[in-house]
Amino acid sequence: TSPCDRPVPPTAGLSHDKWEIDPAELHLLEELGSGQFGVVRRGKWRGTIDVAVKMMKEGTMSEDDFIEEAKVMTKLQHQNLVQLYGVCSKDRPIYIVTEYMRHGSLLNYLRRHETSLGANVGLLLDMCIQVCKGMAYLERHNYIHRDLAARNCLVGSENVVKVADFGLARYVLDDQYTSSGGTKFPIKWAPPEVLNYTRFSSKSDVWAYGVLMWEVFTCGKMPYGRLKNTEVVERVQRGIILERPKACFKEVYEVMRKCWAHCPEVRPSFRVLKEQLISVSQGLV
Ligand SMILES: CN1CCN(C(=O)c2ccc(Nc3nc(-c4cccc(NC(=O)c5ccc(C(C)(C)C)cc5)c4)cn4ccnc34)cc2)CC1
Repeated sequence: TSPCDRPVPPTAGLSHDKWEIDPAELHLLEELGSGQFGVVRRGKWRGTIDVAVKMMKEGTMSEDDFIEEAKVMTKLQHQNLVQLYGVCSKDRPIYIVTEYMRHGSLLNYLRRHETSLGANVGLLLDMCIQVCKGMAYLERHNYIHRDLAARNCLVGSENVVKVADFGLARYVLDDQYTSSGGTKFPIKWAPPEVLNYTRFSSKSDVWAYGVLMWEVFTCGKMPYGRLKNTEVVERVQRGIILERPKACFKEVYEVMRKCWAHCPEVRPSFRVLKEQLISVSQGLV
């Protein structure tokens, strides 16, 4: 069969170094938005494959360290992880090329579809389970996300939800984002050991996952409302946790609460969380 007929595995044959993409083979299309790093655009790779291209604003990330890590990231492959296809690192700005997710961030999707989603707790639970499967895969590979939240998950066709930007937080140079005292640090998704010692682990990802579940079952509300970061830190230190969302029935809230155990060892693993959520969803039928 001609090469065009073969299904193209996501990262095979991208170029000499598997993770290096030739920019000449990328055709950039409309802007999807801009994030911490600069502009993100939709694109076509080799004329056919839909991709998202993050164009990294100079000075926003430690590029050489990231390019080294990209070799590892391209090997992380799971149906609930946004696949990193590779990078264009020969010129500046560098491009990060991933699979394209047509419905954008989970947070915006929840807010845009609040009415229909609010009535469909089965679908909300299914979205949480999909994120949990992606995170259980990262946990199995001893890979810590460091900024799991609904804003960093993406939605594709047929309500597919995938975890994005795993591990990327390590390469952000803006210390307003990286230090827990900074204005851009994701305080509301951080457990006590991260607030006090910046001690990240898969169990700190589990705490963030509990907050993501709360975001899903409130269809995208801001955790702790308009409380200032200092007030949130004070509450978390005192063991005050987020209230049960109206759309969330008791068994699901019990799972969320376990993610917010003060002591990381007491929190369940993503592997255990996945089993618990799947059995709750089977109880729904
Ligand atoms: C009908 N609706 C119309 C409006 N809409 C869109 O415009 C829309 C459609 C698709 C979109 N898809 C993607 N959008 C993005 C995207 C867009 C803007 C910003 C970002 N995020 C970032 O740039 C970013 C995220 C996290 C981080 C740290 C390191 C802090 C964790 C740093 C930077 C991503 C990335 N993608 C990767 C795969 N698919 C996408 C994004 C938006 C959604 C559909």
